[in-house]
Amino acid sequence: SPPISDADPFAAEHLEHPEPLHRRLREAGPVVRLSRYDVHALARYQEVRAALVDWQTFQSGAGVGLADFRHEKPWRPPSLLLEADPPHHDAPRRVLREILAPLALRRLRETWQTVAEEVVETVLAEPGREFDAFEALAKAFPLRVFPDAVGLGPQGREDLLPYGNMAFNAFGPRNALVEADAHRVGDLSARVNARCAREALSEDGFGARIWAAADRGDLTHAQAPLVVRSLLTAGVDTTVHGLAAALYAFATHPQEWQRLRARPELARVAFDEAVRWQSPVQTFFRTATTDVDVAGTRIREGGKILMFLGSANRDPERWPDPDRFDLTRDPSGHVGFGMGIHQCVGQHVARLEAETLLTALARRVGHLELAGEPRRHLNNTLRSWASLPVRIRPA
Ligand code: HEM
Ligand SMILES: CC(C)Cc1ccc(C(=O)O)cc1
Repeated sequence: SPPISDADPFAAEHLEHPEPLHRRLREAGPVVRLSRYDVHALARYQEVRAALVDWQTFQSGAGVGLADFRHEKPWRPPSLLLEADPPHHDAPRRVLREILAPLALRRLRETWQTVAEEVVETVLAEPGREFDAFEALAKAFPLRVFPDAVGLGPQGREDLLPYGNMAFNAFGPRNALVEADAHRVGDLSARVNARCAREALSEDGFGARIWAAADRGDLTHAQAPLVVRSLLTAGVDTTVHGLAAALYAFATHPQEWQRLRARPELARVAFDEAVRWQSPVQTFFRTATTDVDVAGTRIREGGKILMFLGSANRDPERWPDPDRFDLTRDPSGHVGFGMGIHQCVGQHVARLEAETLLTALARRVGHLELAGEPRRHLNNTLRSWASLPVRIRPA
């Protein structure tokens, strides 16, 4: 087989089945040069974690995709969080951290629990109790609760998943996945940007709270719509495919489903174990701010490193029996939400969505199993799904 340095991690075969490439990368060394893209790959837990927490050496301001914002025009105005470094990163981060903090989310729990029970009732009524868990649960539930929580109007919610899909493809190379959406970048972006305007948002959602932060001077009014855009970009596809990952995990591990039914309070740790095991966000980049030596390899100033979160989350050096989905494991320390100053600021929103949906399911569904071959959706960054046929039996 061709040398590992020729590998294209964004090729369909690797997006479909990434584990073999991850294993080869981990075994090739702590740092592996990928000549096709002239980047250095980090696929072991130790190096990925170290790079994520060293924001001074490995910056985000030049973009967290393959494109280097210092040499090429970004496809959209850069994110004020994701694609920013301290000090510019600080204020937008502080505003979102407060709005998305666990205590701030308490007011949503009851509503989300009610909606979760409704979607579970719906699938229990399916004839033969066979249905596509991706469409009916993983996609339907976040799209019911998250746009309302942000404060979006009822129109145009169908744009959110395609927009996020486009944004996550854009972190990779300009391949067929990116080309497929090139015709509609402008149109989709215009519609999503319009939803970030103050007058487009309800009085009581996350969006309104971002605008209120600008009124207080914690942000400028020019920054507010971009911070709302961050929620719409990062907050939909990630949770949809994260919930799909959890449902796939339980449908293929019946013993773990029985463990959850016996102890519904395991729902939160089960979600983190699913995020570790499947890593909905598989990869992204950083840019070296100086010549740096990583485990014996020289990375030049301006060089891009490609971090394989999915591989780090299955590194046998860090995780015993890494390929097993195991509710008795402590998944804390996984890099599925990143690590360090850019660690996912929406992780508590994602966990609350997962906790409400999984506990509603665990109460009413005695058995959950695959009813056909799951189909993957290919994306340059996301471990994503197209369909997840399941069969359930009531509790
Ligand atoms: C399973 C669901 C999710 C996963 C796997 C996930 C994953 C991640 C990861 C890996 C990062 C770090 C990026 C980096 O270091 O460059 C991140 C950052 C971020 N996430 Fe999430 N995320 C999820 C859900 C959400 C949700 C629901 C929201 C919004 C409500 C959100 C908003 C953000 C934002 C704004 C950032 C940038 C933070 C910063 O740069 O300071 N994410 N996410
Ligand atoms: C894993 C990350 C790349 C997810 C993500 C995407 C977009 C934004 C934004 O701020 O637009 C933030 C985080």
